[in-house]
Amino acid sequence: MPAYLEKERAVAIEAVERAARVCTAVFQRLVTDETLTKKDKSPVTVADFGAQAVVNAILERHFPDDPVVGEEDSRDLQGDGGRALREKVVELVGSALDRPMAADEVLRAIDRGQHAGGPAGRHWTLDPIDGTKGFLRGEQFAVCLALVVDGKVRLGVVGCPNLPYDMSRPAEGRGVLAVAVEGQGAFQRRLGASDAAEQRIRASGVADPRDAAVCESVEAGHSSHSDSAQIAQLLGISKQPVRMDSQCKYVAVARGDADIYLRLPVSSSYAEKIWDHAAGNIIVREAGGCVADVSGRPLDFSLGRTLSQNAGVIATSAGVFDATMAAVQQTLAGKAPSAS
Ligand SMILES: Nc1ncnc2c1ncn2[C@@H]1O[C@H](COP(=O)(O)O)[C@@H](OP(=O)(O)O)[C@H]1O
Ligand SMILES: [Mg+2]
Repeated sequence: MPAYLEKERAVAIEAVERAARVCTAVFQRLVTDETLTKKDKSPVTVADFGAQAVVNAILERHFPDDPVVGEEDSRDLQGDGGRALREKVVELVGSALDRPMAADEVLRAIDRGQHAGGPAGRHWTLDPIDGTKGFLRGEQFAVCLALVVDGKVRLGVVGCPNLPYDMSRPAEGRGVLAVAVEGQGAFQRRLGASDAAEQRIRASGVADPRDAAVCESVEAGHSSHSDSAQIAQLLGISKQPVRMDSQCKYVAVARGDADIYLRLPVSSSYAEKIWDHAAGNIIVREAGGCVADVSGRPLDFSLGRTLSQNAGVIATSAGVFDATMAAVQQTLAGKAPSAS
């Protein structure tokens, strides 16, 4: 008998592999010193649309009845105004899928991502480029795909093209794909190697919070750096936090590169998006770690496109979870984040 979600797991890996290739190809062709100094977002836009079209087309071929909650829609690619961008995306998708796709097919594939999500049945959730800022800087970004069944994340795949496969041996190359299915553990394999062997990954066994390594967003607008400094101080942590973009942070906790991922709300009006957390969440949990929001509640993926009942995210290895939550609560107590 096939294992639970065996076909979904294989298809999701293939989709993330191909989308990651799209992103890397765009980076090599379009991200130049000029685009960086002009703060030109077009490379990330082309790669975002291309990667979403590729993943959605692959999902549709294998699971035509499954809807997708994706970050992008095709509005910016339509009409005369969208022609230049559309042509680039169509060319990119054709080469990624090894078959030409007509422009209207590409737009339709992108718009398969417009599902509302919710508690019933199956849906996929996709962030074609998570960590767009990191992508443009040539640093960390991730292609993230997860399957939600009856409101719970059951499968997650995170492709990290720029993450060293082994942090202690960075010279051995970059590119990690992390994958987890509910009840089956978490694994990593080399991104871009079709016959890659899988290796089980586990969160660290650190028990004394003073020995823990913290990771957090590069962007202070996504997670409060000052609150995390206070939490680290309460925990007696002297090491500086590692800052990286994207769900690579969940992968870092899942394989013990870091022990604590803090995402501390900057504004009370921001609702986290399900595609920014679904895949990373199951990978950490299946690696033996813990994930909750800043109040200690589990992340609730059953409420639509956002985590509307959660604030922030705390992901840790199991041995430091309680101490981390206590320090988070002490730091945030009596401190209302601004609504701006
Ligand atoms: N005010 C905010 N608070 C928290 N997350 C935010 C935010 N504004 C944007 N984000 C999300 O933060 C994600 C990146 O997270 P990180 O800082 O961990 O790299 C972005 O994903 P994209 O890069 O896909 O747009 C975006 O969805
Ligand atoms: Mg994102």
